[in-house]
Amino acid sequence: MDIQKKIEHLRTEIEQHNYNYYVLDMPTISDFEFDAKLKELIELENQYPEFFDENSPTQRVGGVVTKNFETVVHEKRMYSLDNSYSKDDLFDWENKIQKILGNVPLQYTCELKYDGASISITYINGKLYRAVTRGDGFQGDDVTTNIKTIKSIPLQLKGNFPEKFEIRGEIILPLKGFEKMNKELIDLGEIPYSNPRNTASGSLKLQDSKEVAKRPLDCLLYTVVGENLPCTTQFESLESARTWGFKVPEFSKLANTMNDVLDFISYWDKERHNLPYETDGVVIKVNQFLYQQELGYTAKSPRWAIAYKFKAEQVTTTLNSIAYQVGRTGAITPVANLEPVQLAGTIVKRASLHNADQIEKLNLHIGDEVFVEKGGEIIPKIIGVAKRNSNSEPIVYITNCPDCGHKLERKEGEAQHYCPNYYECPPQIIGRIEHFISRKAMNIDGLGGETVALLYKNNLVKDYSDLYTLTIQDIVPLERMAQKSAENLINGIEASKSIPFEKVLFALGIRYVGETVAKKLAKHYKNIDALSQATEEELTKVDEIGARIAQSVLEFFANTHNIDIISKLKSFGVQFEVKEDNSLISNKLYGKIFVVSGVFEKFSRDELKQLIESNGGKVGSSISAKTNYVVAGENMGPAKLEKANQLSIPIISETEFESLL
Ligand SMILES: NC(=O)c1ccc[n+]([C@@H]2O[C@H](COP(=O)([O-])OP(=O)(O)OC[C@H]3O[C@@H](n4cnc5c(N)ncnc54)[C@H](O)[C@@H]3O)[C@@H](O)[C@H]2O)c1
Ligand SMILES: [Zn+2]
Repeated sequence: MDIQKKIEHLRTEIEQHNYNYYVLDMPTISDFEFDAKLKELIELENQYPEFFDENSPTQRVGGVVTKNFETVVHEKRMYSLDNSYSKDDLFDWENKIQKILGNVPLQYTCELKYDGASISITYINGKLYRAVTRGDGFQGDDVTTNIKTIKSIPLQLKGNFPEKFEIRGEIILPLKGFEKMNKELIDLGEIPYSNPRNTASGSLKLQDSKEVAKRPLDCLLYTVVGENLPCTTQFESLESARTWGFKVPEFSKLANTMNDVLDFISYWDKERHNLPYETDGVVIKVNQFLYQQELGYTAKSPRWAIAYKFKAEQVTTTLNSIAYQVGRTGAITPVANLEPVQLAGTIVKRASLHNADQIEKLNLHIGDEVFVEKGGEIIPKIIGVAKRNSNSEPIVYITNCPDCGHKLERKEGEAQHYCPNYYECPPQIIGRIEHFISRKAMNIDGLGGETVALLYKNNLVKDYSDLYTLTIQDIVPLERMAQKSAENLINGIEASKSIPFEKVLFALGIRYVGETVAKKLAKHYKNIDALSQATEEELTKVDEIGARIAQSVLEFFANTHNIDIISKLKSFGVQFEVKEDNSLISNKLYGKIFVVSGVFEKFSRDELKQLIESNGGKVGSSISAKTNYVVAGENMGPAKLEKANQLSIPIISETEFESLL
C-alpha cells in the first residue's frame, strides 16, 4: 500500500473525528480507538519524515473556534499534552528531558487529569475579566457570561494575588449531575448525552447563559500563567491559587523520583473510581519553572509535562441476549444481557444500547464476544465486537411490543421505536402513573413504583385519575400494605390536591413537556382550558416553546381520553389554574420601593419583580423621591441613571439586591 496515501487517509479520518468530538461534541468512536489511530499516524510520520505536513493533526491542538462567540487571541498559547501509556514511556520521557537539562535535580508535580473542556480565565486586579476556551490553541471563544454562572469560580479574589494573570483549568460535569440530566432526558423520551466531558463542553457553547446556569458544572484549576508570578514552582502556584479563592483539588503531590510518580499513578488508577467526577489519567509536570522554561514546547505540547493515560476501562464478554424495555412514552430501549464480568470495581451484567440504529452500527450478533467500556453512565456500554463466534446469530429487532404485543412504529427521522398502544400497554400506563406521583410532579408520599404496579394489576387504577377514588379498604388487602401505610397513601393523595398548576401540568406526562416547559406554559396560559384551546401558532409564540413541543401539546389535548381524565381530576379538586400567590416569603423588604432597570444575568426582570413583592417590597415604575433603591442591570437607560443620581438614590446590582434578602 502506498504509504503517502495511507498517511493522508489517516489525517482526513482523524480530522473528521476531531470535528465530531470538538465541534459537534458527538464522537462516533471511542477515545481508545481514536488514540490508536493518532498513534499510528505519529509512528508513520516519524518513520517517513518526507511526508511531514504542518497541518497534520499530529502538529495541531484539536479544537476549533466557533462563530457563535467573540474570538479572542490567547496572550499565551494553550497547548495540549503528550500522552504516555506505560512506565517505559515515562522513563523515556525523563531521559529525554534530562538530556536537555543535563541531569539536574528534578522534581515533579503529579496531578489528576480531569476529563472536561479546557478554559483560561483572566483576572485583572482581582476581578474576573474574561474566560476563553482553548479553541485551536492560538485563539478561542469568549464564554465569559457562561463561565460566570459556575458558582465555584470566584468573581472577586482574596489574599495576595498578582495584578494580572490567567488561570487555566478544566470545566467538568460531575457524575451525579450528569446522571440526573440524563434521567430527565430519558423521562422526556429524548436521547441521553453520551458522556460528561462532551456534555460539559457542549454546555459552554450554549447561547443562553440561563440554560448554562441550570447545568451543574464545576471548574477545577491547575495552571497559573503570567509575568512576575509570586512563585517559582508549579506546586507552589497551586497552593497560592487556592489561597486566592480558586478550587484547586488537593490531590496533587510532589515527587522526587519517577518511582514516586508511579506510586501516585497506581494509587489513583483504582482510587479515581471514588471521585465524584471523571478523570482519564495523571499529568506529570516538571515542578521548577526555571527548568520548564528551559525545556519549552513542541508544536503541540509542553516538553516539561506529560499525561499518563489510564487504561480504558474495558473488558470483553459474551452478549447473551437482548431485552426490550418500554418507557412511559412508549419508547422502546434495547438492553444487552451480558455474561457477568468484573469491570471498574463492579460486576457488569447489562449494557445500554439506546436503539436499533446502534445495534446495526455496532453490527452485533447474539453470542458475540463484545468490548464493554465504562464511561460516565451508570450502565456501561458496548463499543464493538471483539470476536464473532461460530454460533453467533444476527439480532432481529422486535416488531411488536414485548408487553402488549401491539405492532411497533418508528416515526421518520426518529431513532426510537414506539409502542403506540398508549392506553392499553401496561408499562406505559404504570410509567405514566409513576411519573404523575413523582417528587417533582404531584409528590405523593407513601406510593412507590411497586405499589403502583400492584394497584394496576389489581384493577384498582387504570390511569392516574383513579388514584383519587382509592379507599383504605381497597389498599389494605394488597401485598406489603398495612392500615398505617394505607392511611399514609390516602393522606398523600389528598395532599396532592393542593399541588400548584405548573406541577400538575408537568405531572400529566405530555411528551416533551418537562418541568421548565410546564412552568412557562402555566405562567402564560394561567389555566388548563386556555392551554387546551391554544393553536400551534399561539403556542410557538410562548418563550422557549418550539414546534415539536407545540405539536405534542396539541396531540395531547386532541385526545378525548385525556380530556376525560382531566375533567375527572378537576372534579376531585386537583389544581388546574394558577393561584395568584399572595403569600409572602419574608418581610425583609417591607416598606421599600424598588425600580428595576436594565438587563440582568441571573434573573429575568419579572423574576426580580416577583422577588421584591414576595419579600414585602413594592415595585415602582419610575424613579421618584419615594424610590428607595434602583436595581440596575446592563444597559440601564442614561436618563434613569441621571435621575437616580440627582435624587441620591442608591443604585444596586442584582448581587447586592440578593444580599438584601
Ligand atoms: N473519540 C474521538 O473521536 C476523539 C476525537 C478527538 C479527540 N479525542 C480524545 O480527546 C483527547 C485529546 O484531547 P486534548 O487535545 O484535549 O488533549 P488531552 O485531553 O489528551 O490533554 C490535554 C488537556 O488535558 C487537560 N487537563 C486536565 N487536567 C489537567 C492538568 N491537571 N494539567 C494540565 N492539563 C490538564 C487540559 O485541558 C489539556 O488541554 C484524547 O483523549 C482523545 O482520545 C477523541
Ligand atoms: Zn406495548
